[in-house]
Amino acid sequence: MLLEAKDIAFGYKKNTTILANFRLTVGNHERVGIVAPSGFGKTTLCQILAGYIKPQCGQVLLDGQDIHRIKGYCPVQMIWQHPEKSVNPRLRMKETLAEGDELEERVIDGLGIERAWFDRFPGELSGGEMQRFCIARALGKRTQFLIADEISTMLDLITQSQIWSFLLQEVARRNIGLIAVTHSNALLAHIATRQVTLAPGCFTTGSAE
Ligand SMILES: Nc1ncnc2c1ncn2[C@@H]1O[C@H](COP(=O)(O)OP(=O)(O)OP(=O)(O)O)[C@@H](O)[C@H]1O
Repeated sequence: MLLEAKDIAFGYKKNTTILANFRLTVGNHERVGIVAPSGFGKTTLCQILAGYIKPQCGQVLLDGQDIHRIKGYCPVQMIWQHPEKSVNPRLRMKETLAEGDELEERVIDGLGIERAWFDRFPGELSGGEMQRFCIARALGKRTQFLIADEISTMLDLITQSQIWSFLLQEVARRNIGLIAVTHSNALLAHIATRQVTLAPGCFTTGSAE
């Protein structure tokens, strides 16, 4: 299975370019780290790869199919940096989980989610607890690629280590391709099989090995 970004160009405003001629190919056995200073377009790229934003030029293809033509559950799932911005505050956590695909109990347990949290609203959980739900929601049975945008920035080191240890096991077990953004070189060295560096406005290529 391949996720490909083909000649992507994007800018939020006319005459501004955040991404130009961006190419990336990621296989489902890979864990790719995306590296760049703040404001260079990492989150924007994540949103394009996960199909949230349509590029002005180019395409994102999942095994040759345009991601915007996929009907139903999208096998490319994104986990956002700020969990509170990616959950509906009016939904109980069990309803937030139900927004994703069918989920194995193993995922809930592996992420240390307590069943007592299911009936709470997002405002009744800590940021780290909420992020565990967001990660679980992205790990439904049909997920084939996971885009993780600075997902552990708000966690203490022990929790960060528990969550990444589970995530690495899970992606290996299910052959899920991982694309991860982080500012931590230590974390990148631990999780990524290769790194892609973004430069302003005109970007790097990468290919599945
Ligand atoms: N919805 C938006 N509308 C207009 N401009 C935006 C929007 N989202 C982001 N930008 C701008 O696009 C540029 C890239 O933002 P992006 O969030 O992708 O960068 P980033 O590399 O992820 O940054 P950071 O490391 O700080 O999270 C920034 O200059 C930002 O201000």
